[in-house]
Amino acid sequence: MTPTPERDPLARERDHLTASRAALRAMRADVEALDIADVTANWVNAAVLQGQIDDRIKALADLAHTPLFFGRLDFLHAAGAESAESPESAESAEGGEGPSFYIGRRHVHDADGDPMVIDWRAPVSQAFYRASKKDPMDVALRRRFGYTGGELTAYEDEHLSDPQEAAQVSALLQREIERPRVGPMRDIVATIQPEQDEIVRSGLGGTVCVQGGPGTGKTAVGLHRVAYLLYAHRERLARTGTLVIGPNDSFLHYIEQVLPALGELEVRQATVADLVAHVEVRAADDPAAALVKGDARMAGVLRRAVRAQVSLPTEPVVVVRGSRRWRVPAYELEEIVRELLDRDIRYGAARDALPQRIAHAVLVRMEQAGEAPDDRVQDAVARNAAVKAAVKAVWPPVDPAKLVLRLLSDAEFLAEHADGVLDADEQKAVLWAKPARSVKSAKWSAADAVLIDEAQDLVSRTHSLGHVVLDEAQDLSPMQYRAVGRRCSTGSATVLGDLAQGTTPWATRSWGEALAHLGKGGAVVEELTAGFRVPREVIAYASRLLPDIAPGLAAVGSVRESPGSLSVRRVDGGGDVAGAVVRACVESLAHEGSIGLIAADARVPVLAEALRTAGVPYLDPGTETSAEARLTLVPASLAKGLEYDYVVLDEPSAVVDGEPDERTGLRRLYVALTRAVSGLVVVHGAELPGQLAA
Ligand SMILES: Nc1ncnc2c1ncn2[C@@H]1O[C@H](COP(=O)(O)OP(=O)(O)OP(=O)(O)O)[C@@H](O)[C@H]1O
Repeated sequence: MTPTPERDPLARERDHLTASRAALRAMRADVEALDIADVTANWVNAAVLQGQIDDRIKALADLAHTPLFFGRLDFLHAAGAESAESPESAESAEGGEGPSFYIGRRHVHDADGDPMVIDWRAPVSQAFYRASKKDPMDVALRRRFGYTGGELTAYEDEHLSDPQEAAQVSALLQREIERPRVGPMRDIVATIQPEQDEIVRSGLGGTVCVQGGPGTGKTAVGLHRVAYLLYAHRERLARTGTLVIGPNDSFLHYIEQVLPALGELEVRQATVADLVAHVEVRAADDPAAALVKGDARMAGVLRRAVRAQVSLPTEPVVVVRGSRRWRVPAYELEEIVRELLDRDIRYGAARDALPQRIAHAVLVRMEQAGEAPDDRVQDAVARNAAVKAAVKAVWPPVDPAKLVLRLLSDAEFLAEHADGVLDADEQKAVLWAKPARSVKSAKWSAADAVLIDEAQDLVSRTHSLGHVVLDEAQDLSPMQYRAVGRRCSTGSATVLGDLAQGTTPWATRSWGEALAHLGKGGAVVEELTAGFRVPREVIAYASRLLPDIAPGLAAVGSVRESPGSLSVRRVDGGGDVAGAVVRACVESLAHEGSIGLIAADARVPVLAEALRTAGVPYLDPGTETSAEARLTLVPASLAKGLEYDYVVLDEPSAVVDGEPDERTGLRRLYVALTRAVSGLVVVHGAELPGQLAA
């Protein structure tokens, strides 16, 4: 029997979608109709309020291709609604006692204020992600919705409390992952998996570190965790701020739409280089220098160098007030200075405190002489020229960039502070071949900027944010971890990475060490092992490298079979490799979605020329793909964190040879091999690295 429209569940769900969209439009219209003329006394308040209203209007937009809800939960009992926002108003479940909720990207309510869609981050939504046959969490029915171009076209049911029904793999999840990629990274709210949800919803108080192989959803989880924390602790985080740190600008560009799509517009994104941009970086270190400059021992050298700017007083301070002279002897000044040095406060804070301490010593003498000076006298004494001169001599201001410049230019100065910490070779490695004359003209490297940041923090405390997400963390040096740690010293962090993908000379060996440098030694390390991006055949091929690049790590699984997703093509006897690569790209372009041509950095010009000659248009990484331009030519050094529906990998051995050592080369290759969602074609003329040769 064909169901009548009102009995057809799909039609009913569509009705709810239509009604929810109408309710959202009404919510937006309400905000648009707000007249702030009567409630604000001045134009500054009015401008601030209007800004907030504009943001709210933006957040209430109904985006045609972003479904308003993607799931539904029917609870067995009314008690299941305890934590819902407005349980008594929720619809009743089909055939069940308990209420029913629609789960979506944002909260939508009707004219009476009753919820039509519940935010995915609300406590009641948790069961949508976590409930299982083993632990149904009082859920009678979990329904997932499928959309085609904004239209609700399918649904998939799980009766979690029905022992007869077998657990099943979601076809909608599979479809969602394989949906062709055009444009930037998408959110995964509709399909967050239970082990991912545990990380997403872990509390604001603790730092979480996630080790996960390629495509296990680390980036997605980190971004969704920020969205969750902003929901659960909105006021606090609005005050303290949140930050997402990624490896480079093209990566940040790739992920920048995820949080706005979830309604979060205020999260800052930056690279570590952006955070420490105290000077213009114009040079690259050789690996030996970079290794020492990134070593945590440099923090000790800098600390010594900064503190060494303090000299113990040898002269008394004499303050003249009216007809009287007050003298604080050198030995007493020395005591004050030593006491400040012993206290664990910043160099600059101690410097600010010193005039008051000296003034206090003067006041004690005044009192002893029978005077009754008040606070104003103490302030006046602290500003006295003799006191100022003494402070300048004993505790001079420190310019962090100038201090680092001197350390890197002046062998004697470096030795004075590095002896016993760095050996002679290490000191030689960090010294500039040609001493720099000024901060402006110096050829600063990225690692130097981090040293300046450390020195800056020794002088005055770096502002800490409420929460920091650090992606591709495995590539940071200890000094970079410290720089990030300063920015969440009173907040928490989400640290995401894969030890097998570390490609810097200082790449992280263990998360315990990394977290200690970050200042979050007690953080838990979670592991994600299910791979969502890479098909099984491809991840198995790439995992042949694991014993050489990260012996302790288990291979990532794959939630998708996709037979035929891997093809390895050999071009014989000096044949035209670039030509074969272009052909593979053209073949891949016959599919829908994005195509990445990944090659050793040194081979990029040759391949660019071959593509141009063949009339195949291509983009640079960081440029958004569109329906017209879907092929990106990606230097292997920029491939990390990115993904494409189809990948053509040029000449694996050249990718390996492009790195200073074999292990780093193989790690770079592992990254390149794990960027494909639907298919990988490897094209080679040279021998493949042994691990990949059949
Ligand atoms: N639960 C999920 N549902 C649907 N798609 C998912 C899910 N988890 C991850 N994905 C998708 O899998 C792909 C890989 O995710 P992501 O980039 O976050 O992985 P990663 O662990 O950061 O990878 P890499 O180590 O390569 O940087 C993305 O397209 C992401 O949207």
